[in-house]
Amino acid sequence: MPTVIIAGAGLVGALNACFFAQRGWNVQVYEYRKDIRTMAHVQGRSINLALSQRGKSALEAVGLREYIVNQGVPMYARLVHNKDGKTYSRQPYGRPGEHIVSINRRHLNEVMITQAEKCPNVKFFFEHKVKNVDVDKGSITVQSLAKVSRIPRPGQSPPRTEDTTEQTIQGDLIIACDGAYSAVRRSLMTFPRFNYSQEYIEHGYVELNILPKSDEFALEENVFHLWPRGHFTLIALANKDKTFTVTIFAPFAEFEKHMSNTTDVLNFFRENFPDAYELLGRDHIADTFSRVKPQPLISLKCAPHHFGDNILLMGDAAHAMVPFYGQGMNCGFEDCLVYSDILNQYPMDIPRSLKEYSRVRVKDAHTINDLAMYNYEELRDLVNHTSYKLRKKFDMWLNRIMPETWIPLYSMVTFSRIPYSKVVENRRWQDKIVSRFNKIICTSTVVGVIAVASFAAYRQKIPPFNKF
Ligand SMILES: NC(=O)C1=CN([C@@H]2O[C@H](COP(=O)(O)OP(=O)(O)OC[C@H]3O[C@@H](n4cnc5c(N)ncnc54)[C@H](OP(=O)(O)O)[C@@H]3O)[C@@H](O)[C@H]2O)C=CC1
Ligand SMILES: Nc1ccccc1C(=O)C[C@H](N)C(=O)O
Repeated sequence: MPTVIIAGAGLVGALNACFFAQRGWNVQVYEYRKDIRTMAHVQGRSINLALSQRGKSALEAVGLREYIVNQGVPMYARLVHNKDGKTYSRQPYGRPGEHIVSINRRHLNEVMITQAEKCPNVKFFFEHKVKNVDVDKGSITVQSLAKVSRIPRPGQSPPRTEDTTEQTIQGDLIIACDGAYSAVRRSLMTFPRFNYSQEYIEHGYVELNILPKSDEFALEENVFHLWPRGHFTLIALANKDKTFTVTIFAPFAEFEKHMSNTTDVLNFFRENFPDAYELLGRDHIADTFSRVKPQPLISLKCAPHHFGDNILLMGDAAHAMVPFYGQGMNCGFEDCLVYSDILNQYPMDIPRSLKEYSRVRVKDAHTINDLAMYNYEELRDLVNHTSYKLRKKFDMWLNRIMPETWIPLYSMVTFSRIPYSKVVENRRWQDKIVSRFNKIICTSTVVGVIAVASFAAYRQKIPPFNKF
């Protein structure tokens, strides 16, 4: 059986291990961190995950869908909190029953690692850092970090070299799932005709928590809570333990201007999110902002996603995106499914399968990257606009009449597996129809008004009957 080397045991690396385990391949996974199942506290990002159709389909293929979905909290709508702290509006995500699922990242990651490890042909090497890749030899260099327990973040010093040992590893296939700051991708930057772009957006985020109230959820649990305030926004997603993870997204300039000392940050929360302020509590807000700095958000694209005859990038290593569509994990999971299907088509031809993967997947990855950026505008501002609400209602209405033909943008992205690039094509023709429809309505209104006005003027000139 062939051997696949996977860099990174995060969400996408661990799921890929499950896929290849099922195929009976020899699987070796090299992960920078310690085994998260043995860690008391996991450092790093923890913006809530929202599992939707693409992610569910991939989990289904490795037999984990039902178990994972049952561990999450379903969310059927956005609940938009107004600035008065008392009134809300509800925007359902799709047709009745359609929902996304709030999932704990750590638990999901642990379950997938355990599932993959059930197969004797799978081996995880924790505390092993992938340093680089050699395209000509089709090998990677891995450094064992035996004595290093802390992961250096950008700007921190690397581990002492005397603590480490290096080895070169060969495989039939190498898949880089080592996240947004992928070492594999970095070592491919000089590869001819490799395109790469990245952008740190102007906005950052800080995470807080709402605790249960008398052992119950302090807010309605089956919705995505949203406090859109124009150029910044607050969200809250429920966790199974009845807490909520709350995240504020705002421009770094806003954090500096209004949230850099305790008095300011408390005033800011009290004024903009009065109901959330009460539930978070002033001590928790003050404490969090005194300890935590706003974290940056990166968006990156590259093409192709494969190199030479046996190297592939997947998940954040290929297409880290801003979190606003809740599609980062779903897209990464779908990557595994798409490649698995392609490998079924070309089981004996890895080089061909890689080319085919780049051919179909790069455009989809670029598209969801852009859509994720667009959804930020929706979450912080557009949801309050009448034109947005009318369009949403119109889309839902047409979807009820023509469920197969007219699928709203959000539903295509979230509740279907229509390729992301096709989603945007569909949305374009829908926009054309809506704009023609608007023109017809405007023209008919203008013609109607002119006709009524002319008739009224004409009536005034004609003497009434009884005058004859
Ligand atoms: N909501 C959340 O909290 C998070 C969500 N996600 C979502 O999950 C999706 C898929 O994530 P995925 O692509 O798996 O990326 P991840 O960042 O989840 O996983 C990458 C893994 O590889 C590790 N790693 C990084 N560099 C190396 C290296 N040189 N050698 C070995 N291991 C390394 C990372 O450790 P380290 O983390 O220390 O760099 C991490 O454990 C993302 O698109 C994102 O949307 C991902 C992370 C957090
Ligand atoms: N998980 C997230 C994390 C951060 C920001 C947004 C999300 C979402 O899931 C947004 C949801 N899909 C929405 O459009 O309402």
